Amino acid sequence: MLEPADGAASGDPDTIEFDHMPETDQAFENALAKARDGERLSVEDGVALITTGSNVAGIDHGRKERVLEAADRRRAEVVGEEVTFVANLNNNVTTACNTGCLFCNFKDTAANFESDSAVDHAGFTKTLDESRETVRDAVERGVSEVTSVSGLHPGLALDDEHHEILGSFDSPASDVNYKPPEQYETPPGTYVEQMRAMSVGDVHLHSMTPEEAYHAIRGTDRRYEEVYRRLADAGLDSAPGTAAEILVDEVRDVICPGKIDSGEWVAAMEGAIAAGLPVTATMMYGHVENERHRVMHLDRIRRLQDRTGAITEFVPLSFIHQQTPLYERGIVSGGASDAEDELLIAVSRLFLDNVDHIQSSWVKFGDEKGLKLLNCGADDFMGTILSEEITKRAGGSYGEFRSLADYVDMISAIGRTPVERSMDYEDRRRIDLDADPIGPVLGPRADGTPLLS
Ligand SMILES: C[S@@+](CC[C@H](N)C(=O)[O-])C[C@H]1O[C@@H](n2cnc3c(N)ncnc32)[C@H](O)[C@@H]1O
Ligand SMILES: Nc1c(NC[C@H](O)[C@H](O)[C@H](O)CO)[nH]c(=O)[nH]c1=O
Ligand SMILES: N[C@@H](Cc1ccc(O)cc1)C(=O)O
Ligand code: SF4
Repeated sequence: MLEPADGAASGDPDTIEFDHMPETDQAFENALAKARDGERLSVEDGVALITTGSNVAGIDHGRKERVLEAADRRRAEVVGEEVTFVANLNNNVTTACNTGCLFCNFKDTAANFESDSAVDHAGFTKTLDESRETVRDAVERGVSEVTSVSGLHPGLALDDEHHEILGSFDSPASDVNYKPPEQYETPPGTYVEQMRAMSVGDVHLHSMTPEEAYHAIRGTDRRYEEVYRRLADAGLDSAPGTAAEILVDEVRDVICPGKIDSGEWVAAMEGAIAAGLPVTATMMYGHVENERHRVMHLDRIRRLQDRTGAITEFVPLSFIHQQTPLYERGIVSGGASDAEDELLIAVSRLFLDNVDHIQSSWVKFGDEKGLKLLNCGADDFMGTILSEEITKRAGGSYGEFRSLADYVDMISAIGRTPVERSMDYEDRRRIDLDADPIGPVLGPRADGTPLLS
């Protein structure tokens, strides 16, 4: 485990000592030539591109533009001029979590959710009925996908048998982070029940991150594949590759020491894939990590994709810092700069030669930068989501939903073709601009708040 060096806690991220550093012997021009020729990039090439050459201090803006241009050209070759998005709903079931990730303000201390707690808190747990109704309402409006990620509620287990196993430990709370659901004001149901509740009609259910899968397996010798199969039988259609953060353990040790390590993350993803589920992959960057960590992460994803081919899209999540322990404790002084965001998207496109789609996340970047990134290598503009907790609670201010009309306006404005997609990009619907309505009506209420909150 890597300890921040003296001084880190007082606010200087440069004092965290890492084994992996962003210097490379590879020359920027050589790496760029390889990228332009479509050759597979090495980690050293990736570092040379993302730093615009480690022999120059800071980012060289002329070089950066050449990297962005190469990535934009590669995007056009791989996927053409269509910009996709999904009509989806975020339905986070519970914010109760004890994992303590230092970048996260989505979570609420789980003890506050117990029936005998006197602490007032802003957290929530939705009942199975509430989840089902929220999804049903969205499906009736034309949403095709529900994305559901939650805190690791100590009262959550895979199914009744898992409850029994967890309850039989001598000290369930400290041994396996378990407390009986009856102890909580609103019991969260089991994971299997949650999947059944959210699986309304034909809706595509995108849920169970590797970290949640670990929670659903804790205290047992079950395999990830078995657990994902059981969830798939209950209605799960694909898994989100969040919880990835940075897949280098010396970084995880600093920002999320309570989380599974990078090897376990890959094992959980392989389990989901073996169970027949498509997956996404993410990276959360712009905190304590350096450029080499970012490229090492891309390398991990590229190797997983070489083995499986199951990753539908890569989703860079730029760290939202304002209301997080990392920022409040002075461990970081902010998030990624615009130039870093652009280079991250571009190098993802060039390095991940086996992943077709790179997402520009409007909720993290905002519309203006989100659109710019569609000209730096990205080709997907996320989803309508209709409700957002993770970014909002961390201090992000880019809103909670996009209507189809907003999407059409923005994508047309940059001269690209708006296409509504399914999670796996197999179903695509080019928007007919003359149709009325152009698709599901998912706008805000009259007072500007999201339809679903
Ligand atoms: C909030 S967790 C919910 C699911 C589950 N608890 C887990 O960790 O997998 C989902 C993801 O949100 C992202 N996230 C959390 N806080 C963030 C922040 N401040 N800025 C950007 N992304 C964040 C992280 O990548 C995290 O893995
Ligand atoms: N980037 C973010 C996403 N992306 C999820 C997409 O909507 C995704 O493409 C879909 O779920 C799979 O089809 N979602 C968020 O809530 N926040 C993000 O920052
Ligand atoms: N919900 C995650 C993002 C996410 C969800 C599902 C995905 O497949 C990818 C990304 C966030 O807001 O940070
Ligand atoms: S990122 Fe997930 S596991 Fe970590 S504290 Fe937040 S909700 Fe809990």
